[in-house]
Amino acid sequence: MIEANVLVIDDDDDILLSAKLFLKQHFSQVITCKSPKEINVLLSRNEIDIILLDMNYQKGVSDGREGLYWLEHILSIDKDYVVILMTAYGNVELAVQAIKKGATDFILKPWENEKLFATLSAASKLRQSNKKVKKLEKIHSSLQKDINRKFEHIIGHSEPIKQLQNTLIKVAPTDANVLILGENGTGKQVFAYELHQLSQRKNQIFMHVDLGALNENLFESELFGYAKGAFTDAKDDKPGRFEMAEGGTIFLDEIGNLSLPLQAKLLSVIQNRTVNRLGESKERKINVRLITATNMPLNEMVAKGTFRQDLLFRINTVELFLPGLAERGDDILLLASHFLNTFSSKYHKSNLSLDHKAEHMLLNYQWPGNVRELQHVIERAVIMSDGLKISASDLQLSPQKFGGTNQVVQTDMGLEEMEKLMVQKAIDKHKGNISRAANDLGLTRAALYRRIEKFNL
Ligand SMILES: Nc1ncnc2c1ncn2[C@@H]1O[C@H](COP(=O)(O)OP(=O)(O)OP(=O)(O)O)[C@@H](O)[C@H]1O
Repeated sequence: MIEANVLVIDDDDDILLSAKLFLKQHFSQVITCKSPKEINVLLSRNEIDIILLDMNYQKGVSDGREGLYWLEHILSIDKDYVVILMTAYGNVELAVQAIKKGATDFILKPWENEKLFATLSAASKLRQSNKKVKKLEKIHSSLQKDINRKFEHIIGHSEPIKQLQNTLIKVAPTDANVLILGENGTGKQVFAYELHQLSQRKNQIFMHVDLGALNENLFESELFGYAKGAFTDAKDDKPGRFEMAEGGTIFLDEIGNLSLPLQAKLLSVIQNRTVNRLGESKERKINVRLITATNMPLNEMVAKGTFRQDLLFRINTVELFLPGLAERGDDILLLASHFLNTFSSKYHKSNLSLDHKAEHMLLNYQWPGNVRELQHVIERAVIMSDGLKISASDLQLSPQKFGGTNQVVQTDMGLEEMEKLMVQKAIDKHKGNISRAANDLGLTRAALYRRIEKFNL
């Protein structure tokens, strides 16, 4: 039995019946229809591989023009359909014309069953290889998208970011598995890519897989691939993401979202460094660098039994913790100015800069959405700005998300009040430790004491 769905279109009931009786012995599905006008509906509802199309439908007409018209129509829906034309009037010129227009083959009526079978089985092979090429093109274009994606380089000079960069330099050339932890929008993807760029695999693929976006059913086929026939839709062999990343780096994002059964499957791949495609017993060796990331508290999850300890031990040979943006001091302004440049040029607004009040606001905001939120805030401000300066009110920051003092910052707050708030915030943060608070604010202890006195804190 050949795995192919055949659609036969002919206005003659006898032809349809005899075609169906014969073809269904050899092909997985045979659909017949009397009028080509039904083509659109039939093709949209069924996965058709081969179309056997009559050339003439009106009584007494035998010039084949109708067949040519419908052939063009079918190929305009999808140029990869395999169409075989049939006519009772053997006409070489018509056959040549049809082939020129994209028909795969031509058959004369009345047909010999062996000839019909041979033509259709050759056509089904062509269809299979067309489908394979299409699938490979899809894989290629999805990989190409990954390859061409623009990644930011890490921006930041704050102490925690400097330390992280030093760690990256040490860890990158090794093949150690790295787990990146941090809240949403802290730049886990940016760090993962930098790690790849600093490694010896930098000229190979960096494969990003968002595990949070894969449901239970897709997980295995997407990551490990499948063999033909593994499930109903598995018409061809397909390599998974691990195999596609061969020689390079695979970045499994949102690993904290994996269910326990999927954690077990992933663990076995990481332990054995082999994958089994679904529906296949053959073990395939893989050579990939593993980087994982999550914003979830994996240690707590281990304690609660929702994340496997053995998997955690496998993935966290080195652990990087990315601090929230609010912990990065002046990096906020560095990043803001970077985004300002990016969006100014994107929206054709030159020389935009932040005024002092706006800078103070950015430095005092809590940034629950971290760098991603800053990026959005600056983009919006660039779009809304009228002049050359971005003001505090252009930023549209939520007043509830300022400082740790429960004080609400108004967008029309004066510099003095803002300074008072920053001082209070630093003191609260360091639980009254003046040296540390002064250090954070970039002041000497004496200067900080003067302000405490001035603001009556
Ligand atoms: N240090 C940085 N330098 C430059 N750009 C950064 C930095 N950190 C983050 N970004 C930018 O901020 C945005 C969010 O970063 P990214 O997607 O890496 O965060 P994430 O931690 O992976 O987020 P999520 O957990 O939501 O997936 C991206 O556009 C990224 O380019």
